[in-house]
Formats: sequence, C-alpha cells, structure tokens
Amino acid sequence: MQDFLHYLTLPYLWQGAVIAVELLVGALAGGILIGFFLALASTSRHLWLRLPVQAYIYALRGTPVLLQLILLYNVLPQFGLRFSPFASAMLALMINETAFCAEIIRGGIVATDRNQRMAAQAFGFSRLSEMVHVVIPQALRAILPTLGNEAVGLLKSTSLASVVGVNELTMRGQIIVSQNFLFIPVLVASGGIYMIMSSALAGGQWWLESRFGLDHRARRAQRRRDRSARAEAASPDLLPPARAFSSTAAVVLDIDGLHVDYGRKPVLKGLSLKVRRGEVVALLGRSGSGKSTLLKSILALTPVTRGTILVEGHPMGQTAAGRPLPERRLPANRARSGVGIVFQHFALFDHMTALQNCMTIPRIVQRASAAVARGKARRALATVGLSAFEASLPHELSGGQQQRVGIARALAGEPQVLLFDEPTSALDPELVREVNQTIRDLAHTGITMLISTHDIAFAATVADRIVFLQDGLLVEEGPPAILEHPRTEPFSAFLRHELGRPEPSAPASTETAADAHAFDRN
Ligand SMILES: Nc1ncnc2c1ncn2[C@@H]1O[C@H](COP(=O)(O)OP(=O)(O)OP(=O)(O)O)[C@@H](O)[C@H]1O
Repeated sequence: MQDFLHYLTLPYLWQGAVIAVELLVGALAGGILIGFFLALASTSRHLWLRLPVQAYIYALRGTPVLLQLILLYNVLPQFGLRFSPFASAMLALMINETAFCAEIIRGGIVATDRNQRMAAQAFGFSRLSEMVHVVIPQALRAILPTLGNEAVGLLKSTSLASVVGVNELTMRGQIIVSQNFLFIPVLVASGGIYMIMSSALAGGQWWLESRFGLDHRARRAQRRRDRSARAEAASPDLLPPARAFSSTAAVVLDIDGLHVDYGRKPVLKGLSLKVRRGEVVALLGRSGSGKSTLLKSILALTPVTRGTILVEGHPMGQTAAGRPLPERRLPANRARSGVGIVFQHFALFDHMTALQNCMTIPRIVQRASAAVARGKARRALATVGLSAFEASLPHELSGGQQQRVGIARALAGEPQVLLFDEPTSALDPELVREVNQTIRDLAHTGITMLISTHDIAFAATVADRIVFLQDGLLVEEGPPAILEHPRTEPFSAFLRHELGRPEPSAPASTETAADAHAFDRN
C-alpha cells in the first residue's frame, strides 16, 4: 500500500500524465473542429464533396490508430516533413479523431428536429443563423454523451504514443518497472492516475450535459420567470386597430399559374389566387389536395416548376426576371417578403423560452436590437394572452399554449401576410377552441391571413372567403355562404365527407345547406 501511494504521488508519473492530457486536448480540439466541417461536408447534397469525405472517414475508422501512428511517424520524413515524436503522435491521434468526431457530430445534426429547421428557413434565417441558433444547440444535447465517451477512449489511446518514443504516463510506468520490477504498485498507480483523469472527464461531461440539457434551461427560465414577474406587462398594440378588409383593397398576395411537382408527381397544377389586404382566406381540401404545398411554395420552401408568387409585388423564390433564385439568396428573399407562418406541429425552438422564440425573427432575421426585439416579442405574447408564460420553455406549455406562442412568434415579425398550416390539427379537441379563438381575434384586427384547415365550422366563422382545392387545382371559391350552397359536386362531396353526413337523396345543395345550419360554431 505504501509503495502504491508512493507511486501514485510520484511527480515523474504525473509529468507523464500531463503529456497524456496535452495529447488528449490537442487531438480532441482538432478532431472536433475539423470533424465539424467534415460532418457538414458528409451531409452535403453535392456528391463530389460527400464522397471523398465519406471515403476518408471510412478509411480512418477502419484501420487501427496504432498503425496510423507508426505509418505517419515513418512516412512523413520521406516527404521532408520531420516532426518530434510528440507532434507526430498528436497529429496521428487528431487525424484519427476527425473521423470519429465527424460521425458523432453528423449523428447530432441528423437528429435535429426537421420542423424546427424548416421554421428557421421559413422565417428567413441564413444558413449560418440556422446552424448557430437551431441546429447546434439541439445537436449538442445528442452529441455530448457520445463525445464524453470518445474523450475517455482517446485518453487511453494516448498511451499508444509511447511506441514512437513519447515519454507519457504508460511509458514512464514501464521505465520504472524495468528498473525495480515492482509491477503491481507501479502499474496500479499508473492505472489510478488514468482513472483520476477519466473521472475528471466524466465530471466535465456531466457538467456540460446538464448545462445544455432542457432541465437546466428550465431552471434558468424559472429564475427569469421570477424576475420577469416584476417586469412591466406589455400592451398588445402590435396589430392594426380595426378590421380593414374591403373587396376593393389592394392585392397583397398574387399567385399566378402555380405548378409544383415533387419529382415526377404534379401536386399543384396551375393554381391562381389573389388575396387582398386585410382579407382572411380559408383553404379547404381533402388530405393531399396540395394545401400545405401551396403555403410552403409561398415561402419558397418548395421549388416551383412554373408560375409566379408575388407578395406586395415582391417575387418569392424568383428573380425579377422569373428565374429560380439560387439557394443562397433564398433566406434574404424570405426575410424581405413580410410573410409569417404558423405550423401544424408548432415547430417552436425547444431550447428557447416563449419570449426567446418570439424574439427570433426581429432579432436574428430583422437584426433589431435586443431591446426592440424583446419589446416586439412581449407585445406579440400579450396579443395572444400569454404574457405570463414568457419565461416558459415549450415543453412546459400545453399544446394550445405552444401553438399560441407559435402565432405570437409569427406576429413579432410584423408580417404583411400570415399563413396558417392546419394550426389546430395536432391539438386535442379541448385545446382547439383556445387557438381558434386566438386566430378569430386576429382576423378581426385586419391582418391578411391564409388559413389551411379541415375545420369547416371554424372556416365558416373566421373567413371572408373560402377556397376549395382538389388535386392541386382551385375548384371553387366564394364567401362563406358557399359552405351552405356549394356549386360544384366535388366541393359538395367534400363537405358531406367532412361533416360526416350520408349521401344526399335530394340535390346536393339542399342537403349541404341543412348541414351547414347544423355547424357547431365553436
Ligand atoms: N416532400 C414531399 N415529397 C414528395 N411528395 C410530397 C411531399 N410533400 C407532399 N407530397 C405529396 O404532395 C401531395 C400534396 O401534399 P400536401 O401536404 O400539400 O397536401 P395537404 O392538402 O396539405 O394535405 P393535408 O391536409 O393532409 O396536410 C400529397 O400527395 C403528398 O403525398
């Protein structure tokens, strides 16, 4: 025991441990940094970039690090590159790490929520902003446990550096043993030092995991909530004061001859639609009729095959000459459009509080100061009646509240046109009412809205105009009265289907009129 304690505290061994730590830190830092870019390249859409990177990762993961180390140490001098044993070992370990870190980081990026990424793109986040504010914070949560494991594995691999003569911990242990033959106390003491170092790594991993975990964020949010209880309540003065729609108002959204194909499948087939300032249009149609595709096209989230979309004369996803915009110019195009969107599955950024979610568009896209963005976000939250929840994380809110935060987030960007993609279809029936009421309240303020919905009773009470899509075409449109008197058989059949009514024995219009009177106008 005394021998063991003697060697456990021996400065000679601890100096070797410091060398191991230096190798670890250098190799891991380089591995993470280069691995990050390799991970981005390995998920690229460009084959010429993806393939060589994947081949590099495949080769490094498939060969022992010891072999790579010996190869590098002996091959580089033949090209005139002479490194010290320490630098060679660090380089070899780092090159090996780049492959493993790239795969770990790629796994984290792939695991990020697609809806949140789509929301960021829809709002006009640049690729960099999307990475920094949405992808990396989420990916970190997935990456950290595996990266912690990788760091411990790498610490042990530093002992391989002894084969090229680096005088690190394992080698120093062997040197002592070769002199005094006290195998057990020396090697157990070396093992103890490795364990102390890996325990420190595990502690660091635990700290980082809790730092970036949602529980920690929730606790921080709780503290902020306590402070914000004293903050002055914002007044909901973000919206136009009164209902402003008139049938002669200027056209804000002008869609002309829109064709959208997914591969070879045509989804929108020459759809035209004009929406006037202050108008509320409800989009109805069976599942698969193209409602969501239409809304995504308006935000240039889906490539348009033919046709044009103008928002206040601003072409979406196209140059002024009508050519598709290159992808790198789409974020600015979306940011300029003044179109806001509310998604079916909320797509709130789950690591941000309600207030932070609402600040994203003013702060990140419109580049307002933090104070201005906070003011807009607070007023938007007040508009949807959620001021008291500004410090709550999405997972601490009910589905209905989450969707109202989604609405507030869109409002904080002060949109010209607000799109709703089936805003209540992911909600339990008892939560639908509160969200519908919020949208109805907004409809009365004069904001221009295009709402895709399956809720006919809601459409009847919220919309100035009903638009019915079928199979990618606009089949029928008109005031809400057409819900009672559909003119076309497809619309009539759709209404019967949605209202769960039997096939008519009398003419279609008579039957549907009776149904319409029976709407539960919730
Ligand atoms: N990314 C995609 N790739 C291929 N096909 C797609 C894609 N997105 C949608 N589609 C197809 O396009 C058609 C229209 O889909 P869309 O989501 O626009 O319909 P929808 O009317 O919004 O339906 P729902 O009411 O169920 O949301 C469907 O046939 C769907 O399968």
